[in-house]
Amino acid sequence: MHALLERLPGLDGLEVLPLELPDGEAAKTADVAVRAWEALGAAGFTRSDAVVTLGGGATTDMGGFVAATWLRGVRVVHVPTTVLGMVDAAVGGKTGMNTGAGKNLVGAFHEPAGVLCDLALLDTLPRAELVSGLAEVVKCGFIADPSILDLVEAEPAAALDPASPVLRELVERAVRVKAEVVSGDLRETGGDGSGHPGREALNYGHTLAHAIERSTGYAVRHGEAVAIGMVFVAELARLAGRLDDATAARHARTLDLVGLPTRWQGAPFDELLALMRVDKKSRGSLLRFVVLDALARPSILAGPDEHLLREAYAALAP
Ligand SMILES: NC(=O)c1ccc[n+]([C@@H]2O[C@H](COP(=O)([O-])OP(=O)(O)OC[C@H]3O[C@@H](n4cnc5c(N)ncnc54)[C@H](O)[C@@H]3O)[C@@H](O)[C@H]2O)c1
Ligand SMILES: O=C(O)C(=O)C[C@@H](O)[C@H](O)[C@H](O)COP(=O)(O)O
Ligand SMILES: [Zn+2]
Repeated sequence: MHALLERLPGLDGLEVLPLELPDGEAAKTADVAVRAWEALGAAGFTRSDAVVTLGGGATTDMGGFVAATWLRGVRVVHVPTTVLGMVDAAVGGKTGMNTGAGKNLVGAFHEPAGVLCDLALLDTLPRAELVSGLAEVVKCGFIADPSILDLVEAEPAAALDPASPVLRELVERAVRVKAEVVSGDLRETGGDGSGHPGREALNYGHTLAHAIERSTGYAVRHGEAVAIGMVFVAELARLAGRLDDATAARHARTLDLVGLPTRWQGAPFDELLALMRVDKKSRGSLLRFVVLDALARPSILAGPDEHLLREAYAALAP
C-alpha cells in the first residue's frame, strides 16, 4: 500500500507520512483514532497538510474522522479501493467509528476535498468484497434509480467484473444517486417537505443491518448485512400496507442474483430490537425505518407495531 500511496498523482515532492490502520472494522475504534492523532501531533501536521485515505470504507470512515477532528478539521482526499468505498463510503462526508453500544455511533460530517476513483484498484479485491459492495449499488436502485436494478438483473456476472462496462456504469449511477441525495440534505436534517426523507433515504436497510453487524462482532460484512436489512424492511413495508408484493419480492430476487444473502436468523429478535434502538434515526423510544411506498419512492415508517417487526424478521428464516 505504501508504494501505491507514493505513486498517487500530485504527491511528487511532498512529504508523505504513512499511517497504517488495522484491517476492516478493527480500524473504527477510539484507540485507533487516538493513535492517529498522536502520530499527526508527532509529525507536526498542520492546516496546510492533508489526509489521504487509501482503502475500503472502514479506512475512509476512520481517516475521514481523524481529518474531521484534527485541528477541528483538515482537508481529506479519499482514494477508495473497494466498490463499497467508491459508491458510498468515500462520498458525502459521513465519517465515524463504532463504540461498544453499536455501529458508527461517534462521528462527524466532513466533506472530502476530493475523491479519486480508479476501477483498476478493484483488480485485487476478493470476490466476496465485490459482492458486498453491490448491496449499496442495489440500494441506490431501489431508492432512486431503478435502471440500476435492470442492469444488475440483465447482467449479474458483468456487474461483478471490474473490467466490465456494466460495473463502471453501476458505479457511476450509484455515485450520482448518492451525490444528489447528499447535496439536498448534507447533514441529514430531513426532507424538503415532499415526503422524501432526504439523506435518511441512504439508510435504506441499515437499521437492521447495523444491529446484525454489531450482534455478530462485525463478522458479517456491511454490504451483506444491508442486503438482509433491505429484504427485511421491504417485507415490513409490505406488511404495513405501504409496498406492493411484486416490488417487495424483487428485493430478494435481485440480491440473490449477485450472491448477496437474503436470509438470516442469526440472533434472537429481542437482541436485534435492543440494538436497533440506538440507530441514529430513532427519536426517543420511537423506532423509525426507511421504507418504500413504491419503487424509487422512499419514505419513513415511524413506530411500526412490534408484531409487524417480528413477522418481517420471521420471514427472513432460511
Ligand atoms: N461513510 C459512509 O457514508 C459509509 C457508507 C457505506 C459504508 N460505510 C462503512 O464502510 C465500511 C465497509 O467498507 P468496505 O466494504 O469497503 O469494507 P472494508 O473497508 O473493511 O474493506 C473490506 C476488505 O477489503 C480489503 N481491501 C480493500 N481494498 C482492497 C483491494 N483493492 N484489494 C484487496 N483487498 C482490499 C480490506 O483490507 C478489507 O479486508 C463499514 O464500516 C461501513 O459502515 C460508510
Ligand atoms: O451516507 C449516508 O447517509 C448513508 O446512510 C450511507 C450508508 O450506506 C452508510 O452505511 C452510512 O455510514 C450509514 O450511516 P449511519 O448514519 O447510519 O451510521
Ligand atoms: Zn451502508
